[in-house]
Amino acid sequence: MLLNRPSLILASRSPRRRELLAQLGVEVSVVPADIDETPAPGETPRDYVERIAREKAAAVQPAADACVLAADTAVVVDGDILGKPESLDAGRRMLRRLSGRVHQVFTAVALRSPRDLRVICRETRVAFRALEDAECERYLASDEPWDKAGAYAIQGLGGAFVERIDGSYSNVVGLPLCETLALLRGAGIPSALDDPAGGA
Ligand SMILES: Cc1cn([C@H]2C[C@H](O)[C@@H](COP(=O)(O)OP(=O)(O)OP(=O)(O)O)O2)c(=O)[nH]c1=O
Repeated sequence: MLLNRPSLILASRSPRRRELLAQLGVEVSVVPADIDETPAPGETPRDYVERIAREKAAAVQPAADACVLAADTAVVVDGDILGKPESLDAGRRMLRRLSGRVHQVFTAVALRSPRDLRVICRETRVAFRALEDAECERYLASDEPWDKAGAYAIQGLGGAFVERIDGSYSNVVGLPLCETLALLRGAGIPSALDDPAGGA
């Protein structure tokens, strides 16, 4: 017998997050959440992404038995949170700061079910090689940096800036797959790795 499983709303306009959930075999309906993403004074990067993920999940009103998943990703260097670049100059400054050193990427995921709200946060350390000014200018002339925290995409051409990572790759792209799977299982939402009838 097929049980009635809770449906999942993805409170995100990020195509990467939708693709990562599709990779898990999880179907979603998309309802983007528009909230103010300004960091609060003195907020740590971890507190910041957790708060924003929680606020995105709270901004969407689900039907009675549905769950809402939201996430937030920030690139952090010297304790400073780099969001998405708002101008060519901002993008250039971000890439220069990341050049030739290690930075952190924090992603928080919030899953709101009719029972509760759970939030997890993961950190990945990413090492960039030294970037040449001319290649940064070519990169900034592409479409890639603009909707990405820190002005680069590890899954695209920006992957050529990355010497090594320590931690989850999918966390950098916007949704840590292991931890997201665990959250979904906790809320009774099956992935392609689970028995759709609800057995073990
Ligand atoms: C560092 C990095 C970030 N990103 C993306 C992930 C996120 O989509 C984005 C960070 O911005 P977010 O505010 O986390 O997400 P978003 O605005 O794209 O979507 P929404 O708020 O509606 O959920 O940067 C990459 O795709 N690749 C990378 O290598």
